[in-house]
Amino acid sequence: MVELKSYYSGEQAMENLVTVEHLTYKYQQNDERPALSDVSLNIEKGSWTAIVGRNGSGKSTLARCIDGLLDFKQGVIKVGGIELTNDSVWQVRDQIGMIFQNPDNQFVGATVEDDVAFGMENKNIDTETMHKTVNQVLEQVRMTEFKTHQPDQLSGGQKQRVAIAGVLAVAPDLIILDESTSMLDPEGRVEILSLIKELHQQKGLTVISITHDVNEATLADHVIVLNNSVIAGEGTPESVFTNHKLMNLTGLEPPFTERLKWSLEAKGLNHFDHQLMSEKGMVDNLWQLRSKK
Ligand SMILES: Nc1ncnc2c1ncn2[C@@H]1O[C@H](COP(=O)(O)OP(=O)(O)OP(=O)(O)O)[C@@H](O)[C@H]1O
Repeated sequence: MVELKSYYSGEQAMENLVTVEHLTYKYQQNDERPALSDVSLNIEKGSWTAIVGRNGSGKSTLARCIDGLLDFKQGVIKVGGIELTNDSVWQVRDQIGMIFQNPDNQFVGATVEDDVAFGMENKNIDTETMHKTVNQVLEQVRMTEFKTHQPDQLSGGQKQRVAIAGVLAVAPDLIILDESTSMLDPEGRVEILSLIKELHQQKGLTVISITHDVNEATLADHVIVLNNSVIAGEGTPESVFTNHKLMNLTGLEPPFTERLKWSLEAKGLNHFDHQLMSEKGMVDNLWQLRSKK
């Protein structure tokens, strides 16, 4: 594993919401290589962790194992201190809200409000509390005006907002976004990411986002890179995406500003900030260099 400055290196001990220890998973016993091989990681309470990696690196398998959707034989997963077993799977799943890739596959209700209420109906929550909660969460995702609409009348971004409202209605401790923005247009993507950011910052929701999009991963506090079923590196977005060795090893494409910085450095311009820069930071840096000429 590529050594990186760790997010966990601070002096203050943080509480872990999820711990994964030595998880190995094969879809078929006779598979030559496992989909996950000896994976260990911690997800701190209140953190946003992005899991990145190329196609087939094991990201979705990891999410499905944590949510108890795959029956693993090797390794230990604990969520909120509860070890995931056949007996505890519902207790574990109660703590987790999953948002998947295709917004169309997630609707079960005929209207937005029915859909949001669905998760609560399985929990014997009284009708009054249910109505109140539906209104609250639709307000949070700014979809109140669409309460009585049918899901097929909504845009992709709006559908994902409703899916998030459904998850919020059952108040999970952890939300897992499995490529949840990948089928959205750029506007829908921005809409969902800013909503997640707001929920993470204002409500302290713990977030795991599985993504191909490195720009999305730069929003996280911590990035875990999966490569060929193992963790190839982890750390802050800065330490991960400015690490040439790790990027080359895993074939991940760093954010645009980092790629631009590398190509300018290759041409002898070595005056850039070592930090991962925002597009604005890069523009400011280029202007400064130009004015020094
Ligand atoms: N249902 C399945 N049955 C058998 N093998 C599977 C199944 N789902 C995934 N795999 C295999 O497990 C490995 C990891 O797949 P996984 O979907 O976890 O990767 P991923 O990183 O999420 O990929 P992607 O970004 O393409 O979704 C791959 O080799 C894949 O072919």
